[in-house]
Amino acid sequence: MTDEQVPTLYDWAGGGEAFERLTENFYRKVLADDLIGPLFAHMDPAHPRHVAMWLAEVFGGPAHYTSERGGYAHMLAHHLGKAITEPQRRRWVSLLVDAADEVELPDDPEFRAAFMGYIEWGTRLALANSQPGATPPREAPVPQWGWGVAPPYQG
Ligand code: HEM
Repeated sequence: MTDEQVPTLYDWAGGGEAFERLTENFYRKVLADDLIGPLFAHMDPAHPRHVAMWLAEVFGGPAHYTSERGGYAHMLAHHLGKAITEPQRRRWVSLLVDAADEVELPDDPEFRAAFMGYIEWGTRLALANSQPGATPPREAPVPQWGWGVAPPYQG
């Protein structure tokens, strides 16, 4: 397969509509959850759609989160100071996997490995950036996640 023939994770998942189904299902679970529900008690009703836009952009879809929603800086601002704990992060991940299964995102090993790779990475960064005194970069591009294996971290 040449590079031009490799579908994006966004296309493989089923496009924007698939991410909207995912986040609608996910945030219904989140709001009913005793451990992380309270963090989201005052969220904007459009929050699920905004996170779907973010995920679509990360996985190779249109850059609407950047053009319409303030991109990385806006996402980051929502996590600063939230002091997310590891049990809360793990619950977020578990509920997202449950939602991915319920809305029938593709379940082939390659897609799920790539999808979960981003979710692990993103939730660990969200936790770190949410701690009191954290000083993450305030500006950065929205990450672009693909099928490949991530290279080792070099600080
Ligand atoms: C891959 C991991 C994650 C992604 C991609 C993500 C994405 C986002 C985005 C895009 C927003 C802003 C939405 C907007 O534009 O309105 C947001 C807000 C938020 N996120 Fe995350 N997030 C992640 C992990 C987490 C985790 C692990 C937690 C906590 C357990 C969390 C808690 C929140 C909260 C509380 C808000 C603000 C909700 C409100 O409007 O009140 N996030 N997230």
